Amino acid sequence: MAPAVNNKLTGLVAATFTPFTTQGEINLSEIGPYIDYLKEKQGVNSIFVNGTTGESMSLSVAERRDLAEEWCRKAKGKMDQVIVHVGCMSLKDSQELARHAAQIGADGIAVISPSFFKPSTADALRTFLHEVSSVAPNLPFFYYHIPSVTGVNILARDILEDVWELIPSFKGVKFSGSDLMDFGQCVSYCQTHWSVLYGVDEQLLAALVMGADGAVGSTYNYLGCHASELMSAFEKGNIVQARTIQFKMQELLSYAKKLGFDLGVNKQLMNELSGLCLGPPRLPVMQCPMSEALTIAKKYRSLFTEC
Ligand SMILES: CC(=O)N[C@H](C=O)[C@@H](O)[C@H](O)[C@H](O)CO
Ligand SMILES: CC(=O)C(=O)O
Repeated sequence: MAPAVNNKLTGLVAATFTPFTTQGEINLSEIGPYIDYLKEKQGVNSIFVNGTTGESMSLSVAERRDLAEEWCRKAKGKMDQVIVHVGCMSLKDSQELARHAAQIGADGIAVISPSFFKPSTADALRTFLHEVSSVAPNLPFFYYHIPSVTGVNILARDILEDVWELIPSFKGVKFSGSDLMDFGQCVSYCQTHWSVLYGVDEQLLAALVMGADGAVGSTYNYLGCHASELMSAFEKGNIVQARTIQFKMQELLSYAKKLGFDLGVNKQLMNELSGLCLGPPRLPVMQCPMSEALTIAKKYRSLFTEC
């Protein structure tokens, strides 16, 4: 992998699904083909592994280590950057995974807020993040903000206050919230070498207008090349074209949401569209019936042509 120093993360980042066997064990053998698919078919050059889409909170620490290692190994020479999400409910587990990420040559780590015992103040969360980062001080560090999932409604901007003093390796925020005021405040506060990455795929264009450096999301697994077109249309000032693509993404997701879009559906849709064998999700996420994924895949094919 390219050296992470001064290597600002921009553009599109796919948040990967975790491949499981039909028996529900992690399936490392599918990672190589998955990376090739993302690169060759979707034009995606960076990945965010063991995150929400990767069902990290349903995995054991040992499984997360094995997965992270395989993602890094197979991405070598193919992906620009591999960001490993290491957040856990337990500080000790997060630190173990952060140390491990440094050993295996990850390009960066991201940490989500604990969500069983929730931090009650920005300072509590900042201290937790600091404690994780301090065991891997040379690894670019990203705060992963996803209040709809964690239930932690602390403004991301409050986490950033003088954060370089607390976390010298701080490199940015993965912002998966829809509060565009908080997002804008993060962008305007951020240093130029940091990355502010947006994570609500259905409103990416709004975040680009607000100054996002890139995007991390689950739908870029199968909408990667279209989202790249959206981003380049935006960069060229062609807002009408960017909007047309965004509206199609919205149409697909609103259709899917009416049918009960969740991680199980999302994963089955990816299986159907990519031909990869990523298996079922792990409980408590339920496997979606094939017919539902097929209905959504049909909608996808009616909206998007192959790249
Ligand atoms: C809650 C959740 O999983 N958010 C993802 C990223 O953070 C997104 O990529 C969504 O899956 C996507 O925007 C579809 O709603
Ligand atoms: C969507 C995203 O960024 C994640 O799966 O963590």
